[in-house]
Amino acid sequence: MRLNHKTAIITGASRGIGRAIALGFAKQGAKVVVASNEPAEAGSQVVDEIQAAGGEAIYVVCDVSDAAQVNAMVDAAVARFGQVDILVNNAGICPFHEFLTMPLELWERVTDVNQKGTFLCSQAVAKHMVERGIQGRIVSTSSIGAWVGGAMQVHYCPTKAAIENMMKSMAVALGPHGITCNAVLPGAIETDINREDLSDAAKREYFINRTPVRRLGQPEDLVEAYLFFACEESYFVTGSSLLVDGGMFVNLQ
Ligand SMILES: NC(=O)C1=CN([C@@H]2O[C@H](COP(=O)(O)OP(=O)(O)OC[C@H]3O[C@@H](n4cnc5c(N)ncnc54)[C@H](OP(=O)(O)O)[C@@H]3O)[C@@H](O)[C@H]2O)C=CC1
Ligand SMILES: C[C@H](O)[C@@H]1OC(=O)[C@H](O)[C@@H]1O
Repeated sequence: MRLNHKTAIITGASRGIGRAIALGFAKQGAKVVVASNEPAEAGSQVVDEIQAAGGEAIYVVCDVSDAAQVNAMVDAAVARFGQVDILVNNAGICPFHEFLTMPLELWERVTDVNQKGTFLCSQAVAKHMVERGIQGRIVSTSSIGAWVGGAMQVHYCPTKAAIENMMKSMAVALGPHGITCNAVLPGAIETDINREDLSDAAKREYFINRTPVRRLGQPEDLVEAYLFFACEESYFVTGSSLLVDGGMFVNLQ
């Protein structure tokens, strides 16, 4: 199996894309730390699924925007599994909001969770990897939104662009330690983050018609991209971005 004996922390893994990554990594032999802001009883359902399939996993409550909780998450992973080999920065929020009336508090919260959270988790795990000489993998969830805009996403898209670029700068900083840093850019994937938005039939139809493969993405459609960046064999790939959008970005006409 491609991730045998590896320990992976996956943030935002209680549902959606993170849950699919956690299940996919466990299927490939990884020991998985499922982390999210959910209270334990809600978030640990993914752990139950992994254990029911014969895998190893723990659940950690962690608000990625809180440095103390992030450090405690890494400590919990090391205490349970001995070390951390892979970090997937997946936690993110996108409360759609009109720009002209967007409260500063909302802009700050989205930036704290998405951008600061990626920084805090990456720095904490990278310190651990460097101290232990672990030639690890850091994979972050950016977005098609890093390359395009959304009228209701003026707070959100810049955080996704920042995450994509953060991986490039981290790739430079951590390359000498054998740690690779890469970004996955999902297109429109059906999850809780956009369930309300995509309940608008016209919006849903627009997304589907703009996607050459003629369907919205599912979380499972992304797992292979994360597995590629997380495995040992991709050691020469770092600072890269992989768009996984069914062709949506390139479809102008
Ligand atoms: N769905 C899509 O079309 C796309 C999504 N993305 C990105 O994919 C990632 C996953 O989103 P998706 O699965 O779609 O959405 P979901 O809303 O289904 O999942 C988001 C996950 O992030 C967790 N989360 C939210 N805030 C925090 C926090 N402060 N600390 C820790 N965990 C947190 C949520 O758990 P909880 O709320 O309990 O904390 C949940 O597990 C996000 O980064 C998003 O920006 C990128 C492109 C497209
Ligand atoms: C939340 C959006 O529906 C989704 O998230 C992204 O990152 C993409 O921009 C999609 O629009």
